[in-house]
Amino acid sequence: MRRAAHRPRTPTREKLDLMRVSVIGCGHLGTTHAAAMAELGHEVIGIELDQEKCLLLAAGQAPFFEPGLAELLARHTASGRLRFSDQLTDAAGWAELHFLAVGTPLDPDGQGYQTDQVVGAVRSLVPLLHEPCTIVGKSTVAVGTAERLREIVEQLANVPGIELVWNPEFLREGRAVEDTLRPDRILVGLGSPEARKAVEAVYAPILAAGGTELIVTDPATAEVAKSAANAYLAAKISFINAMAEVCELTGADVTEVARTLGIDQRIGPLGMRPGIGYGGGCLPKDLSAFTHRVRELGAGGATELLAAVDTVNRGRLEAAVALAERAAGGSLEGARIGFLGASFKAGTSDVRDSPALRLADRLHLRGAVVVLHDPQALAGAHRALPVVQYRETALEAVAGADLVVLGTDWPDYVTDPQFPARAAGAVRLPILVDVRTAVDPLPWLAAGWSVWQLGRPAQQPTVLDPTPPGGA
Ligand SMILES: NC(=O)C1=CN([C@@H]2O[C@H](COP(=O)(O)OP(=O)(O)OC[C@H]3O[C@@H](n4cnc5c(N)ncnc54)[C@H](O)[C@@H]3O)[C@@H](O)[C@H]2O)C=CC1
Ligand SMILES: O=C(O)[C@H]1O[C@H](OP(=O)(O)OP(=O)(O)OC[C@H]2O[C@@H](n3ccc(=O)[nH]c3=O)[C@H](O)[C@@H]2O)[C@H](O)[C@@H](O)[C@@H]1O
Repeated sequence: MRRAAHRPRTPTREKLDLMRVSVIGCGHLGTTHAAAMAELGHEVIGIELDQEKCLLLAAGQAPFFEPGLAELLARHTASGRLRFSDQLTDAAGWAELHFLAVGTPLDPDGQGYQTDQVVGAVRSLVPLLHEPCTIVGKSTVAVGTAERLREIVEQLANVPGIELVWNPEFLREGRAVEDTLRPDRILVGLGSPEARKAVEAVYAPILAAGGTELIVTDPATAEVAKSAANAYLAAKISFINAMAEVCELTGADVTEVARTLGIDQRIGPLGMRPGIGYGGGCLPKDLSAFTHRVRELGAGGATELLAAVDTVNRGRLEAAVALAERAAGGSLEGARIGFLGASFKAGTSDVRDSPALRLADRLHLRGAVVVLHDPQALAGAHRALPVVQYRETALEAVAGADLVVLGTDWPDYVTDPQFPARAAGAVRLPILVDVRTAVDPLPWLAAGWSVWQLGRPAQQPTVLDPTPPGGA
């Protein structure tokens, strides 16, 4: 259970100190955080350098799909409690607390983080500050970064009392609003009672609602804990995917293996769905950067463990291509593939490091004609992978297909009870390749499909026995 059933839906705002806060960097994390801080009652300014994004935000519109976010943005920009600017000076003299939510992409060599956005934001902000305040880093960074930034703050500060703390974020895309307003835990690495007071004040409405643990520690522990959390999530996925490989070689069923493991409370069922492997803007880059950092530190065991997690993950793409080839009878050359899903997972329009898009590209390179649909990510997918075809509806994408590949586990494809029969009526051949191991095969088999899933034996359509009971 993520939280107690008695928990109120909206954190209470009564008798709590409300604050003036800024959020510097309004991407997926920063936009959600800014809107959520306004929802808690704070006065908020979001600072975003990208002018196009900033204009959209200032008009109360979300630049990406995230459930519940558009409503919060519209409500709080209209009320005036939330505004956006591309000028850091608008935040510097006004806010009592500054969240840093800028990006930490991988270095071009693909290993450690680029720190220019976090370093740049601190270098720009601190000289503009003339009152004591707290800078709260939320971006995911390598251990040691907060200490380095604290030294920069010390060098550049014009006034005493500018605190820097690290407060890593654990939200999941697709549930970002809920995870920000009602998180399991708030982790903060800090070094002074003043900083602790500021963090407790800004999160007071969440803490007062109950069900969220505040973990106060030192900055290095906070940084390692965040990296470790994402590494563990990645490891859990790679573990079950490694078992899927074993299942494929033995005729066993990985979904039953996962169910059996998940019932054990020491393991738990969440975050262990087998499939094509983890993608997105965070797990792949954070695992890569953490592996680089632990190697640099000389932690041999950790380096080997994390490298193995990555190796298993990379292998899933090939496993998915091989499954599609087997389902197509050996070759994909010239096959028309209706491809369902482009985002890195359901519930988001984010296509960063999307396993679905990588697979679509790979199938295209094998000579297939790939026709893709996604409920929210069509525009981003088209920009990222212009070589395949796109359709506005799932039925248009699968029309005339020799093979349908389920690339992302959107409910539109997985839980709509009418979809298997409708799609069967549109395709040339009813062959489903589910690389997310997401669908319940039964309704698909009943609608005439053969179902191919990673880590499970292929299943052929249900054929009704024409022989009457007791007959010849
Ligand atoms: N996306 C997610 O779900 C989560 C992200 N994180 C971490 O949060 C950080 C941000 O992630 P995303 O929001 O996904 O990245 P993003 O790349 O979508 O957003 C970063 C934004 O910061 C802006 N920016 C850069 N420097 C700036 C400056 N000096 N002033 C104002 N704006 C500036 C960029 O234009 C960009 O819009 C990363 O470290 C990431 O690992 C952590 C947990 C969840
Ligand atoms: O640091 C971050 O940015 C965030 O990264 C992940 O969040 P997110 O990237 O939104 O996505 P997840 O739900 O963890 O999924 C990541 C990938 O793993 C895949 N996945 C997830 C779960 C699962 O059981 N199996 C599986 O293959 C998803 O399809 C997706 O491609 C973490 O779950 C968050 O706690 C963290 O804050």
